[in-house]
Amino acid sequence: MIITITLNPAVDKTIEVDDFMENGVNRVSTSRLDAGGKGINVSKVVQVLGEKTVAVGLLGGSTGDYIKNALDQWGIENSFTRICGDTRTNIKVVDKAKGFNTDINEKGPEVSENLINTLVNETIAAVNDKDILVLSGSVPGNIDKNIYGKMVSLAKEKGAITILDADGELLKEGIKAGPYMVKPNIHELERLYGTKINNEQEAIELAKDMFNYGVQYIVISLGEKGSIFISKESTVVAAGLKVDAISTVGAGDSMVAALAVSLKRGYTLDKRVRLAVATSAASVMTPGTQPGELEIIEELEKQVTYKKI
Ligand SMILES: Nc1ncnc2c1ncn2[C@@H]1O[C@H](COP(=O)(O)OP(=O)(O)OP(=O)(O)O)[C@@H](O)[C@H]1O
Ligand SMILES: O=P(O)(O)OC[C@@]1(O)O[C@H](CO)[C@@H](O)[C@@H]1O
Repeated sequence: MIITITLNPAVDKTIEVDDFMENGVNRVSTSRLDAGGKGINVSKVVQVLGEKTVAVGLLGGSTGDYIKNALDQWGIENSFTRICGDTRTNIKVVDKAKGFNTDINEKGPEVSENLINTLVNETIAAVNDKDILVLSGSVPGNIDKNIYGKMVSLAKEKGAITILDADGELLKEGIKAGPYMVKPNIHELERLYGTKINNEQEAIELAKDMFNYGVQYIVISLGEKGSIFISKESTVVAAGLKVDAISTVGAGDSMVAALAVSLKRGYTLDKRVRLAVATSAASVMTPGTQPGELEIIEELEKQVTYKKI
């Protein structure tokens, strides 16, 4: 089972404007709502790829109900703890003329430490050595930044594989617990090491520091430019696929989903790279955080090119 944790989910409101004007009135051409948050997006894509998933986390208010209903309608198994505050709404502005995607993310409600501890304990109690636990996204502002680190350590004790996709302190603290796989984008990697990264080689050298903490596999995503897959045995640099981009939001989550599915199925490096690149590219061809279509993913897999360095 691929278990995703989303401690700070979001209803994503994607608004499309023809040519965004700062300091002026902008008219929205289309708008849509998606049940989102990184872990939830991962579950959505895992389901499209045909693997079993359960989405776990915190939900509250009518926005929380919206997400719960969406998951139920899609037939995604879910187990969310109800909280008092309202699950946040995040705005995603798609500027068609400039091809820009701008995220405006709310902080989200705070939650009690007791509630988080119960959720962590219940989740870990249900995990076994066949499971993959995906920890991704931000967490309520009052929660200890070592929450992912703690969950990684506990899940590892139960023999589960862990994948971490986070930013800032959450990523820094999480890495210290040695998750099996980490998927930073290039900006997250720069923030992690507090330095500007000028080229692929610099990114690879920096990322390899994570091996010192027990991380086995690092995937650095570079947006439309592609991605780098690093293990102790090999480094693969994959080119981004040329596709018609509609919304890039959730591309990283789609990549994480494909990586989780590949691990679950024991795919070869070649298949792993192809599936990750194709699944993430297919997701940018859809609006909002709607997953890509399986037939398109299969078609795109054939177009993936990469070099081993
Ligand atoms: N415009 C694009 N065209 C083709 N592929 C893309 C494009 N943008 C992203 N991708 C694919 O998606 C992968 C992940 O993208 P990105 O690096 O933007 O992740 P991210 O920043 O974690 O995204 P998010 O946080 O929105 O989920 C890239 O490595 C690439 O394979
Ligand atoms: O604020 P966070 O938790 O870092 O990111 C949340 C978010 O931007 O991530 C997803 C896309 O990856 C969206 O569904 C959601 O709005």
